[in-house]
Amino acid sequence: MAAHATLPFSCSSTLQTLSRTLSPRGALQLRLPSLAALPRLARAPRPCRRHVSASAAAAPNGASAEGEYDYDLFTIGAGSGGVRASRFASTFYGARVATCEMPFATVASEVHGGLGGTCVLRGCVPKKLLVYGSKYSHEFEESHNFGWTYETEPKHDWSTLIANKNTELQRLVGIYRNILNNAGVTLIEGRGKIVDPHTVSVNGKLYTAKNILIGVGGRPSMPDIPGIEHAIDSDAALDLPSKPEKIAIVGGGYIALEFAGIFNGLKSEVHVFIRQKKVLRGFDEEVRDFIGEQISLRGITFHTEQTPEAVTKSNDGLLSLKTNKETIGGFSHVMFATGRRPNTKNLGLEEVGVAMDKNGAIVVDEYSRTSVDSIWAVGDVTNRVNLTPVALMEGGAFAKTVFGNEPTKPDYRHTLSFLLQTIIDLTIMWILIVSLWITMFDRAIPSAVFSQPPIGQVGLTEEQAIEEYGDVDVFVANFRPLKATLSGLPDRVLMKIIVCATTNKVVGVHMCGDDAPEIIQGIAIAVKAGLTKQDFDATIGVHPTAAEEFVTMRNATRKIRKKSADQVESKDEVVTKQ
Ligand SMILES: Cc1cc2nc3c(=O)[nH]c(=O)nc-3n(C[C@H](O)[C@H](O)[C@H](O)COP(=O)(O)OP(=O)(O)OC[C@H]3O[C@@H](n4cnc5c(N)ncnc54)[C@H](O)[C@@H]3O)c2cc1C
Repeated sequence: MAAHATLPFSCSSTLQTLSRTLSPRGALQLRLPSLAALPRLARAPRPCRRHVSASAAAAPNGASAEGEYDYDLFTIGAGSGGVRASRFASTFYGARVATCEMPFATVASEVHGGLGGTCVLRGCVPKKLLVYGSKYSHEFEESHNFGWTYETEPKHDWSTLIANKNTELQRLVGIYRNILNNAGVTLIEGRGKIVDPHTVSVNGKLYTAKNILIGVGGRPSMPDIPGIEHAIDSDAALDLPSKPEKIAIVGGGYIALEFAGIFNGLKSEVHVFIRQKKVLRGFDEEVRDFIGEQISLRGITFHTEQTPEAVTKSNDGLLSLKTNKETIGGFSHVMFATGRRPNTKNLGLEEVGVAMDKNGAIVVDEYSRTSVDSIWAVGDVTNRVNLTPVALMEGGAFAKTVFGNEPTKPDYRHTLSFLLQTIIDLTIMWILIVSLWITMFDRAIPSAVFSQPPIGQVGLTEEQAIEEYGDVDVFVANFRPLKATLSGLPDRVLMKIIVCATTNKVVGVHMCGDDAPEIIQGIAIAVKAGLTKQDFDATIGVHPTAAEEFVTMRNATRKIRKKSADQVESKDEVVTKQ
């Protein structure tokens, strides 16, 4: 009997959920607009409608009359943000839209192209498929004490996983083609370059548009150290011809941890090199400690406070990584997951006067308009919050603003009130205050790390909550899940609720353990709705689940009183969940 065919494993999330997957807070850096861009925030842009008079059309985007352009909108890049904006502009607002995108290539090259963009082809989706594939080994281990035996050790075939993953990606490219087609968006295959504020060139042919939207995303960035040509990035790691025997992963962010989990699950020897003492900078400190321990227990070796200095290749083809502290050899692969940079090179931006920051990200105002009135930008290329759902939200808000006669800012938090909108219009000073406020609340965006075990979180970390509110109650449950009592594995679950002591509102929720990303999506609704701890307490749990702990944590583990200068600390017992 083929063991893998009959085991009751519960990797049950469907692909439909993939497009909604969220990534971690490490990426949650909402940049304030540059000072130069600030005065533009004081006014809502005037919408650009299809059927407007020549004089009205001239105002917002430098257009003179409607019929002068081939299109109302030309979108460069058909990734998450670009497709959303193009589809909404065409379907909901009747705009004439064209988009250009490069053909999909699975082979690593400078920019790989493909309808659907990074999330679909080189990010969320393929990564999560590999996470699913790699999780089985842990589940095989868990199954023994539940009565399962196998005649031989289960074996994994890397090429089957990669081939099936690629077939699925091709299917998704087809789905994106249909989406654009059904929306009446003209798809032009090729690399786009801006020629002037209303003209894009693709394969040497010129297309004019009243508005140009840049949604070109980003790509992995690796440090310029000797031997870097021997290393791979996340794009290549998703498409290796064979599974790494021993891999060094440089980086402590979410992409590094997710790939570490994938290769560890597939039984590669995994070493992770991080610059700091802990992984996942910017996450809740308790979560950082917990995930570090749990991952180490699964056999991943961490090398902390190490900066890579060189990669060398020996005659036998094996690689060594030299850091400021040590040199370790014998790697079949060295992977860098050391950040991403916007795809703004050779796009004609400098020539046309689109302002960029020092990292090459396009500077936009709150409506996603660049320093050139007819040119807009959404998604990772603006380096605001680099997540798929955020790019989608920005694309939708752009379409509504420009074609829907309804100036709409992407809502990075839960309640930017109409009152504040009015205040924004009053003075630049207020704009600064509101911008800072938005920065604080960007944490209402839920996110996940698909490490093994995974993390889900929404709202503030404990440290941020203390900084912001002073008086904070923290509820922590750190327990052995029911499954582990039989499996015998050292798996634990961490769940944490952070409450503002003055309002009793839940301002942050964190979880590390099985299904955390799935669970946190529901909790995020409660946090966004501004529910209190009493609301959580008044909710009946679903039993027996780990998630019910979120509604049964009654006693605060810590009561922090910075504001009242009266700090009381109490510790909850660590419980074994039954
Ligand atoms: C490994 C990895 C894992 C990730 N996991 C998650 C996750 O779990 N959850 C999550 O929310 N986010 C995740 N992300 C981030 C997510 O993929 C991005 O935030 C999202 O794809 C950004 O969308 P976008 O529209 O800005 O750009 P993209 O999706 O990158 O689309 C840009 C498109 O523009 C095209 N393009 C570039 N230049 C040109 C040009 N000159 N002409 C024509 N076309 C061009 C590109 O080919 C690309 O298709 C992950 C990213 C990576 C790398």
